[in-house]
Amino acid sequence: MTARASGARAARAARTAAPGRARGIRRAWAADDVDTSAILPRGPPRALPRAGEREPARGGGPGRPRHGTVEAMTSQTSIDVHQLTKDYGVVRAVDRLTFRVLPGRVTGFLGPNGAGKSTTMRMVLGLDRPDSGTATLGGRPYRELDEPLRHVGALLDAGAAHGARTARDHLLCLAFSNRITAARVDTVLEETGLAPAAERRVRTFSLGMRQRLGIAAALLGDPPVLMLDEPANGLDPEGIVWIRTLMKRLAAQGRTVLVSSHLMAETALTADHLVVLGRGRLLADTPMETFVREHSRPRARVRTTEPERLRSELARAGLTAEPDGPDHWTVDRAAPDDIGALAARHGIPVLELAEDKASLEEAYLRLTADRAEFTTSRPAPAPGSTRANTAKQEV
Ligand SMILES: Nc1ncnc2c1ncn2[C@@H]1O[C@H](COP(=O)(O)OP(=O)(O)OP(=O)(O)O)[C@@H](O)[C@H]1O
Repeated sequence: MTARASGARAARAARTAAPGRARGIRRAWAADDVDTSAILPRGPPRALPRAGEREPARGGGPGRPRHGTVEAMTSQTSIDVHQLTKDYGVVRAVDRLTFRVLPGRVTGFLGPNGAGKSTTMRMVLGLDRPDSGTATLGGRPYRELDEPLRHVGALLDAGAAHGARTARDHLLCLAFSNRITAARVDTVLEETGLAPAAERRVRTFSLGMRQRLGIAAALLGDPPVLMLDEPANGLDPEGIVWIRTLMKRLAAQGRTVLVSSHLMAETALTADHLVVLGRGRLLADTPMETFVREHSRPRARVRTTEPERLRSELARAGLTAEPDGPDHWTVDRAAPDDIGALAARHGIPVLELAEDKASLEEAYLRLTADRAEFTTSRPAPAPGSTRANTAKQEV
């Protein structure tokens, strides 16, 4: 049987999804050389709870409490990595890594190329075996999860879909293997904007369309945990706004959202919390605001009618003012309060005075400057510079 025929057959069966057809679906998957032993459940598909609704635990699984406490929700849906270590030959990809990703917020997963982000995600998802340490979802290793798509939705490799299948068939196969209804497939196709392309073969998809399909697959089980590796990759501007809004909404619904990215400006707009790696080790696990504050210097921007006098008074106080546009000056290592008080003492008129907020990019580059394995010879950007490059290969 061709992959195309088997995919169509599995999808057709999934559409009608009667319990007695499970064996046929397994055979169709088996013909595609898909190892179904770990993922195919027993029994018929079930309707998913509506967003925000919680279902009771089943079959010893973590479940999602209808009236759970915050603590219960946290332990049931957190991602816990403890002393996780992975070597590839002589390369230590992940080095005694410990952190916890909590529900209700978007956690940005940052680090230079080769820092170990994907390896960590793969170990959480049971795709790689740690040499030591543990990675659990809601306290359980991924391999113990019954119907995993209902527990965790992951986007790791948008190119993983079978090229000969249509988008709908690809999702139907995934859905049926986790007892998810065909109606849910249509919902995620709509949600990701792929409904008009649902019957097209995946191999005809653009990069952005494949990315949307990967996100649709991650959303399929309406899971309480989402792990997305570079979700904005290939998306158009509308898509980038959409994925940003989606991640925030999923977190606001109480889900655990871990998103790796090299796009600092995008991460700054999306994430509430950051986990930062460097050479396999944890560099930071901290709220976004704290991270930026701790890894940047205070700066103030001032406009005055007497720039030379202000500059000499600042110099006398040990502060350096750099010109920053007509009549504007940026003062490093100073807060607006310091400059306002100094100007008032010397009777210097101040027309504008504000904190010059550091960017996530600046704070990140400062932290990881000597922890990046692969760097260009270009020096790190000066504070406040917009020349900092967020391209993946240059961070
Ligand atoms: N299958 C593999 N075999 C050998 N080495 C690997 C393998 N997978 C990852 N590595 C190595 O492990 C280290 C961590 O890689 P990983 O892909 O986890 O980093 P990353 O933070 O996701 O990087 P990027 O931002 O570039 O995607 C790198 O040195 C990489 O070369």
